[in-house]
Amino acid sequence: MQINLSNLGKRYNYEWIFRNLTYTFESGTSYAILGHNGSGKSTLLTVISGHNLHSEGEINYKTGGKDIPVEKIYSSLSLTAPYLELVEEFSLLEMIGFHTRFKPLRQNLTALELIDRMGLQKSKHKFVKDFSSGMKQRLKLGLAIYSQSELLLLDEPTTNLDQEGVAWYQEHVAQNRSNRLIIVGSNILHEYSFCDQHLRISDYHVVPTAKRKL
Ligand SMILES: Nc1ncnc2c1ncn2[C@@H]1O[C@H](COP(=O)(O)OP(=O)(O)OP(=O)(O)O)[C@@H](O)[C@H]1O
Repeated sequence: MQINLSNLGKRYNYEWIFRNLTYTFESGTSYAILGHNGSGKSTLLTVISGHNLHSEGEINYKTGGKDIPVEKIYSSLSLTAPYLELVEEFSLLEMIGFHTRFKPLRQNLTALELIDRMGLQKSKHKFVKDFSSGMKQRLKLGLAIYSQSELLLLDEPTTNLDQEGVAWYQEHVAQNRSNRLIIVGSNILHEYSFCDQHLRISDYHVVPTAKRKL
Protein backbone atom coordinates (compact mmCIF):
# COMPACT_ATOMS: atom_id res chain seq x y z
CA MET A 1 0.00 0.00 0.00
CA GLN A 2 1.07 3.54 -0.68
CA ILE A 3 -0.49 6.73 0.69
CA ASN A 4 0.45 9.99 -0.99
CA LEU A 5 -0.26 13.31 0.70
CA SER A 6 0.11 16.26 -1.61
CA ASN A 7 0.02 19.80 -0.20
CA LEU A 8 -2.42 18.49 2.36
CA GLY A 9 -3.93 20.97 4.79
CA LYS A 10 -6.54 20.78 7.53
CA ARG A 11 -8.23 23.56 9.38
CA TYR A 12 -10.98 23.73 11.96
CA ASN A 13 -12.97 26.92 11.41
CA TYR A 14 -10.26 29.56 10.95
CA GLU A 15 -7.46 27.62 12.65
CA TRP A 16 -5.01 25.80 10.38
CA ILE A 17 -3.77 22.64 12.10
CA PHE A 18 -1.26 21.82 9.34
CA ARG A 19 -0.61 22.96 5.77
CA ASN A 20 1.55 22.11 2.76
CA LEU A 21 2.08 18.55 3.90
CA THR A 22 3.56 16.49 1.08
CA TYR A 23 4.63 13.00 2.13
CA THR A 24 4.53 9.35 1.04
CA PHE A 25 3.82 6.41 3.33
CA GLU A 26 4.68 2.91 2.05
CA SER A 27 4.03 -0.67 3.18
CA GLY A 28 6.93 -2.39 4.87
CA THR A 29 7.82 0.82 6.70
CA SER A 30 6.65 2.10 10.09
CA TYR A 31 6.17 5.82 10.61
CA ALA A 32 5.83 7.97 13.71
CA ILE A 33 3.86 11.21 13.63
CA LEU A 34 5.45 13.26 16.39
CA GLY A 35 4.45 16.47 18.09
CA HIS A 36 3.44 18.07 21.37
CA ASN A 37 -0.12 17.93 22.78
CA GLY A 38 -2.55 19.65 20.48
CA SER A 39 -0.11 19.77 17.56
CA GLY A 40 -2.38 17.80 15.20
CA LYS A 41 -1.22 14.16 15.36
CA SER A 42 -4.73 12.74 15.89
CA THR A 43 -6.15 15.11 13.31
CA LEU A 44 -3.71 13.83 10.68
CA LEU A 45 -4.44 10.19 11.61
CA THR A 46 -8.19 10.74 11.32
CA VAL A 47 -7.69 12.40 7.92
CA ILE A 48 -5.56 9.44 6.75
CA SER A 49 -8.20 7.00 8.03
CA GLY A 50 -10.90 8.77 6.00
CA HIS A 51 -12.88 9.75 9.12
CA ASN A 52 -12.09 13.44 8.79
CA LEU A 53 -12.14 15.56 5.64
CA HIS A 54 -9.05 17.54 4.72
CA SER A 55 -9.43 21.20 3.81
CA GLU A 56 -6.98 21.49 0.92
CA GLY A 57 -4.58 19.40 -1.14
CA GLU A 58 -4.93 15.72 -1.94
CA ILE A 59 -4.64 12.33 -0.34
CA ASN A 60 -4.38 9.22 -2.53
CA TYR A 61 -4.29 5.55 -1.60
CA LYS A 62 -2.93 2.74 -3.77
CA THR A 63 -2.62 -0.98 -3.31
CA GLY A 64 -1.24 -3.46 -5.84
CA GLY A 65 -0.95 -0.58 -8.33
CA LYS A 66 -4.69 0.23 -8.03
CA ASP A 67 -6.22 3.38 -6.60
CA ILE A 68 -8.47 2.94 -3.56
CA PRO A 69 -11.18 5.62 -3.18
CA VAL A 70 -11.18 7.24 0.26
CA GLU A 71 -14.67 5.90 1.02
CA LYS A 72 -13.30 2.33 0.69
CA ILE A 73 -10.12 2.78 2.72
CA TYR A 74 -11.83 1.66 5.95
CA SER A 75 -11.81 -1.93 4.68
CA SER A 76 -7.99 -1.90 4.42
CA LEU A 77 -7.24 -0.41 7.81
CA SER A 78 -7.47 -1.06 11.50
CA LEU A 79 -6.91 1.54 14.14
CA THR A 80 -6.82 2.24 17.81
CA ALA A 81 -7.24 5.64 19.42
CA PRO A 82 -8.25 7.00 22.82
CA TYR A 83 -11.54 8.34 21.42
CA LEU A 84 -12.63 4.94 20.03
CA GLU A 85 -15.12 3.15 22.25
CA LEU A 86 -15.59 -0.56 22.87
CA VAL A 87 -19.08 -2.00 23.30
CA GLU A 88 -19.25 -2.07 27.09
CA GLU A 89 -22.33 -4.34 27.26
CA PHE A 90 -20.52 -7.22 25.52
CA SER A 91 -18.41 -9.90 27.17
CA LEU A 92 -14.88 -10.23 25.79
CA LEU A 93 -15.89 -13.19 23.59
CA GLU A 94 -18.95 -11.32 22.30
CA MET A 95 -16.85 -8.22 21.59
CA ILE A 96 -14.40 -10.21 19.48
CA GLY A 97 -17.29 -12.00 17.71
CA PHE A 98 -18.89 -8.65 16.89
CA HIS A 99 -15.62 -7.13 15.64
CA THR A 100 -14.74 -10.11 13.44
CA ARG A 101 -18.10 -9.94 11.65
CA PHE A 102 -16.72 -6.79 10.04
CA LYS A 103 -12.99 -7.48 10.09
CA PRO A 104 -11.55 -10.99 10.19
CA LEU A 105 -8.43 -11.77 12.21
CA ARG A 106 -4.95 -12.27 10.76
CA GLN A 107 -3.49 -15.76 10.41
CA ASN A 108 -7.03 -17.19 10.75
CA LEU A 109 -6.82 -16.76 14.50
CA THR A 110 -9.85 -17.87 16.48
CA ALA A 111 -11.35 -15.65 19.17
CA LEU A 112 -9.84 -17.88 21.88
CA GLU A 113 -6.40 -17.71 20.27
CA LEU A 114 -6.62 -13.91 20.19
CA ILE A 115 -7.65 -13.90 23.86
CA ASP A 116 -4.54 -16.03 24.59
CA ARG A 117 -2.31 -13.56 22.74
CA MET A 118 -3.82 -10.69 24.68
CA GLY A 119 -3.21 -12.56 27.96
CA LEU A 120 -6.90 -12.17 28.88
CA GLN A 121 -7.77 -15.88 29.27
CA LYS A 122 -9.33 -15.38 32.69
CA SER A 123 -11.68 -12.70 31.39
CA LYS A 124 -13.30 -14.28 28.35
CA HIS A 125 -16.79 -14.10 29.87
CA LYS A 126 -16.24 -10.82 31.71
CA PHE A 127 -18.18 -7.78 30.48
CA VAL A 128 -16.06 -5.12 28.83
CA LYS A 129 -17.59 -2.54 31.19
CA ASP A 130 -15.93 -4.41 34.06
CA PHE A 131 -12.45 -4.33 32.46
CA SER A 132 -9.75 -2.14 33.95
CA SER A 133 -8.56 0.72 31.72
CA GLY A 134 -5.36 -1.21 30.93
CA MET A 135 -7.35 -4.32 29.95
CA LYS A 136 -9.55 -2.19 27.66
CA GLN A 137 -6.46 -0.74 26.01
CA ARG A 138 -4.97 -4.22 25.51
CA LEU A 139 -8.26 -5.31 23.91
CA LYS A 140 -8.33 -2.29 21.59
CA LEU A 141 -4.73 -2.93 20.58
CA GLY A 142 -5.28 -6.69 20.17
CA LEU A 143 -8.26 -6.10 17.86
CA ALA A 144 -6.31 -3.55 15.79
CA ILE A 145 -2.98 -5.40 15.57
CA TYR A 146 -4.57 -8.79 14.87
CA SER A 147 -7.16 -7.63 12.32
CA GLN A 148 -6.53 -8.39 8.67
CA SER A 149 -5.45 -4.95 7.50
CA GLU A 150 -2.68 -3.56 5.36
CA LEU A 151 -2.76 -0.24 7.18
CA LEU A 152 -2.44 -0.10 10.97
CA LEU A 153 -3.01 3.28 12.64
CA LEU A 154 -2.04 3.55 16.31
CA ASP A 155 -2.92 6.77 18.10
CA GLU A 156 -1.34 6.98 21.59
CA PRO A 157 -1.14 3.16 21.71
CA THR A 158 0.13 2.70 25.26
CA THR A 159 -2.40 4.94 27.02
CA ASN A 160 -3.30 3.26 30.34
CA LEU A 161 -0.76 0.44 29.94
CA ASP A 162 1.68 -0.44 32.71
CA GLN A 163 5.27 -1.55 32.04
CA GLU A 164 4.21 -5.12 31.31
CA GLY A 165 1.50 -3.85 28.96
CA VAL A 166 4.00 -1.67 27.14
CA ALA A 167 6.32 -4.68 26.68
CA TRP A 168 3.33 -6.69 25.40
CA TYR A 169 2.52 -3.93 22.89
CA GLN A 170 6.12 -3.76 21.66
CA GLU A 171 6.33 -7.54 21.24
CA HIS A 172 3.04 -7.92 19.36
CA VAL A 173 3.45 -4.95 17.08
CA ALA A 174 6.96 -6.23 16.18
CA GLN A 175 5.54 -9.67 15.33
CA ASN A 176 2.84 -8.20 13.09
CA ARG A 177 4.56 -5.43 11.16
CA SER A 178 6.04 -7.14 8.11
CA ASN A 179 4.46 -6.05 4.79
CA ARG A 180 2.22 -3.66 6.66
CA LEU A 181 2.09 0.10 6.71
CA ILE A 182 2.08 1.25 10.34
CA ILE A 183 1.60 4.85 11.43
CA VAL A 184 1.88 5.75 15.13
CA GLY A 185 0.76 9.10 16.55
CA SER A 186 2.79 9.69 19.67
CA ASN A 187 5.20 11.72 21.72
CA ILE A 188 6.39 8.83 23.91
CA LEU A 189 9.52 7.04 22.71
CA HIS A 190 8.52 3.54 23.85
CA GLU A 191 5.43 3.75 21.59
CA TYR A 192 7.33 4.55 18.41
CA SER A 193 10.90 3.32 18.96
CA PHE A 194 10.39 0.63 16.29
CA CYS A 195 9.45 3.20 13.64
CA ASP A 196 11.77 3.74 10.68
CA GLN A 197 10.61 7.24 9.75
CA HIS A 198 9.56 10.29 11.76
CA LEU A 199 7.20 13.00 10.57
CA ARG A 200 7.15 16.11 12.77
CA ILE A 201 3.74 17.71 12.49
CA SER A 202 5.10 21.04 13.71
CA ASP A 203 7.10 21.28 10.45
CA TYR A 204 3.72 21.82 8.78
CA HIS A 205 2.30 24.39 11.16
CA VAL A 206 1.46 27.74 9.68
CA VAL A 207 3.95 30.36 10.80
CA PRO A 208 2.17 33.70 11.14
CA THR A 209 3.60 36.18 8.65
CA ALA A 210 5.71 38.81 10.40
CA LYS A 211 4.13 42.23 10.52
CA ARG A 212 5.57 44.41 7.80
CA LYS A 213 7.68 47.26 9.07
CA LEU A 214 6.27 50.66 8.23
N1 LIG B 1 -13.38 18.72 16.00
C1 LIG B 1 -12.58 19.76 16.27
N2 LIG B 1 -13.02 21.02 16.14
C2 LIG B 1 -12.21 22.08 16.39
N3 LIG B 1 -10.91 21.97 16.76
C3 LIG B 1 -10.43 20.72 16.90
C4 LIG B 1 -11.22 19.56 16.67
N4 LIG B 1 -10.44 18.46 16.87
C5 LIG B 1 -9.22 18.91 17.22
N5 LIG B 1 -9.20 20.27 17.23
C6 LIG B 1 -8.04 21.12 17.51
O1 LIG B 1 -6.99 20.73 16.64
C7 LIG B 1 -5.72 20.84 17.29
C8 LIG B 1 -4.98 19.54 17.17
O2 LIG B 1 -5.63 18.54 17.95
P1 LIG B 1 -5.19 17.01 17.89
O3 LIG B 1 -6.13 16.25 18.77
O4 LIG B 1 -5.08 16.60 16.47
O5 LIG B 1 -3.72 17.09 18.53
P2 LIG B 1 -2.76 15.94 19.05
O6 LIG B 1 -1.38 16.30 18.56
O7 LIG B 1 -3.28 14.60 18.68
O8 LIG B 1 -2.84 16.17 20.62
P3 LIG B 1 -2.63 15.18 21.89
O9 LIG B 1 -1.17 14.81 21.92
O10 LIG B 1 -3.02 16.05 23.05
O11 LIG B 1 -3.54 14.01 21.69
C9 LIG B 1 -6.01 21.28 18.73
O12 LIG B 1 -5.87 22.70 18.80
C10 LIG B 1 -7.49 20.91 18.92
O13 LIG B 1 -8.15 21.77 19.82
